[in-house]
Amino acid sequence: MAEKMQAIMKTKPAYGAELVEVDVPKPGPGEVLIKVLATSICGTDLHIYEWNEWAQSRIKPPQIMGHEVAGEVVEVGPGVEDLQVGDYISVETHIVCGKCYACRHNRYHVCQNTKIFGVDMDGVFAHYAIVPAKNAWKNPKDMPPEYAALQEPLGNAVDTVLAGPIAGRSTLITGAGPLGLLGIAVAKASGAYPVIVSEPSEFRRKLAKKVGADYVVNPFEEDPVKFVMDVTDGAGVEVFLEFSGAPKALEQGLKAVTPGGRVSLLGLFPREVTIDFNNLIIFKALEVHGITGRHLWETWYTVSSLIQSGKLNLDPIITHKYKGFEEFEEAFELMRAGKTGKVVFFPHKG
Ligand SMILES: NC(=O)c1ccc[n+]([C@@H]2O[C@H](COP(=O)([O-])OP(=O)(O)OC[C@H]3O[C@@H](n4cnc5c(N)ncnc54)[C@H](O)[C@@H]3O)[C@@H](O)[C@H]2O)c1
Ligand SMILES: C[C@@H](O)[C@H](N)C(=O)O
Ligand SMILES: [Zn+2]
Ligand SMILES: [Zn+2]
Repeated sequence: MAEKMQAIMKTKPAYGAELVEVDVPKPGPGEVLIKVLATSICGTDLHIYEWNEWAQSRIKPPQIMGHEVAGEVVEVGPGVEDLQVGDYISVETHIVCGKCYACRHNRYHVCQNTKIFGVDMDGVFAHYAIVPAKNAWKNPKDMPPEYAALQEPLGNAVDTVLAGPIAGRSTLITGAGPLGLLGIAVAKASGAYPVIVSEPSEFRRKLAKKVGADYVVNPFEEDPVKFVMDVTDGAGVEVFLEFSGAPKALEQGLKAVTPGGRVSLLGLFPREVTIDFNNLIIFKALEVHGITGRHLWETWYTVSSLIQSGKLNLDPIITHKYKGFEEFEEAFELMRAGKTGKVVFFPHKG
């Protein structure tokens, strides 16, 4: 096996990243080394690349970026019993303590001591990567690596869409970024109808249609609340799924959802949000869910099965594929400009 590898590394506490050559790491106790077959860019990677306030407070350069991955185990560290060389895995990024109050109630997704793979330690934008064995998820051999790498963000989308009944329910999705697009795919595969998507970017509205949205609306040009009321004969939607992190979208969605309906919130707002709780939530008797991470490990079973069912329309979401990492700066800039769905790297060119 090679002794040296390429990696996209956050080398300095400043904008950007560098493609560097480093030693292929050795797995320690409880770890495995994987050959990275496919790895995709997450919005969190963009924040690290941009070196925003959150990244400055959390990331300690030098560090290899990336956390959405499919890879093959090529070396097993001491004490690892459940994985073997040749296993085909993806990674749950939330490394939980197993000991806190939340973990002891099987609420691992809200473990208060969570460390994030690729955020709090080296990640997977590299030819090879170290993975904590307890966070590995074994994939069926025939799952395409680009789908397998998407399972982690798909888990966010699955927990949002499937937080309540969805089959046959009218649904509003606000935001058709990579996460919202995955949400549309999950909602359609699960039988939601009609799926209405509010998204200001024309490029992303077109992607939303390709993924299967029944209606799209530009909230900067048309009132999405009126649009929803027109489509639903004045009833409002049964389900409102927030994937944008835009305060205005939250308010519009709460107005567009029918009294007694369901609201699941994944988008993270840039600041505190003011909402008319009395009229938009309490008197409407809404069921409101905050969504974070993935349920361990139930969500992974659901995601894997949905992919294997063949019903998830993922291909239109993967808009950019790169062999190798040489063009990583172009990839990051395109994604920053909102000109992509998911961007996937295949590090090994052969
Ligand atoms: N809770 C969690 O565990 C978790 C996990 C991953 C991501 N997130 C959050 O989910 C959100 C979506 O992630 P992403 O990577 O797709 O982000 P993104 O920024 O790429 O997508 C957001 C989309 O919302 C659109 N938008 C902006 N204003 C809007 C408005 N007023 N109405 C409708 N749409 C609007 C944007 O054009 C964009 O396409 C982000 O806020 C992200 O931080 C949360
Ligand atoms: C790591 C972060 O970007 C990831 N999407 C999560 O679920 O938390
Ligand atoms: Zn992520
Ligand atoms: Zn815990």
